Amino acid sequence: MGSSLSKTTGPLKFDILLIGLDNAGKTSLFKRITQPETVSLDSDLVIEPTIAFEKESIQYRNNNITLWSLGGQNKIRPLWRSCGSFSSDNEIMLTSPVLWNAHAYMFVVDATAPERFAEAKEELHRLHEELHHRQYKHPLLVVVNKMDSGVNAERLGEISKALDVTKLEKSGRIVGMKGVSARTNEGVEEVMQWFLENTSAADIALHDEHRKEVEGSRA
Ligand SMILES: Nc1nc2c(ncn2[C@@H]2O[C@H](COP(=O)(O)OP(=O)(O)OP(=O)(O)O)[C@@H](O)[C@H]2O)c(=O)[nH]1
Ligand SMILES: [Mg+2]
Repeated sequence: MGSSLSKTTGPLKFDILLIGLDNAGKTSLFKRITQPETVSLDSDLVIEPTIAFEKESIQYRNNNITLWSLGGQNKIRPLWRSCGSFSSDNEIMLTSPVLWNAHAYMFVVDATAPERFAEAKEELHRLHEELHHRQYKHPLLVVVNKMDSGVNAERLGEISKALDVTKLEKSGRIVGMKGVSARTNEGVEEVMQWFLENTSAADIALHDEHRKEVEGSRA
C-alpha cells in the first residue's frame, strides 16, 4: 500500500468500523487493509461469512488505526447493538455496544447487488439516525465495493441516489462516497486517505471522553 500521499495532521489513534450487509465485502476490505502482503491482488478472496467480528490494529502512515469488521448477516445484525461479550472464539469483552465504539464508519455496499440497495439504504440510514444523537458527527464513508465487476462512475451516481446519500450530507455529517475493489485494490488507498483527512484529534478526544462518561455511569 505504498503511496506518495502525505498526511496533513499529527499522528492519530482511532477506530474505524466496517459495517454493511452480508456479502458486501467487508472482510475482504478489512484483510486488504490490515494484511495487504498476505492477500494477492486479483485473487479470488475465499472468505467465510463473519460470525461475530474481526478486529486488528495497524500503523498507517504513522497513525494507529484499529479496524473492526462486523458480520452483516441478518441474524447477526442484532449483535451490532448488543452489550457485553460475543459468545464466540473472540475473547474481547465489549463493555458497550460495538456499534458505538468507533470514531469513524465505513458502510460497505455491494455494487453488483442492486436488488439489495433498498435493504442497504435502510441499514445505512438507521446507523446515521442513531449516530445523530452522539456527541459529535462521526465521519461516515459509503464504500461501494466490487467496482472491478464492470461498474462505472455513472453507476456510482445511481447507487448514491438509491441509497439517498444526499440526505445524509444535508444533515451536516461528514459524508463521503467512494468506489473500490477489494479484489484489485482499486480505491483502497483513497479510502484510508479520506479517513485521515476527515478525522480530527479534537473529535477523537471528544468521543473518548464521552465514552468514558458512559462507561463510568454504568460501572
Ligand atoms: N468481484 C469482487 N468480489 C468481491 C470483492 N470483495 C469481496 N468479494 C467477494 O464477495 C464475497 C463476500 O465477501 P466478504 O468479504 O466475505 O463479505 P462480508 O461483507 O464480510 O460478508 P459478511 O461477513 O457475511 O457480512 C466473497 O465471495 C468475496 O470473494 C471485490 O472487490 N470484487
Ligand atoms: Mg465478513
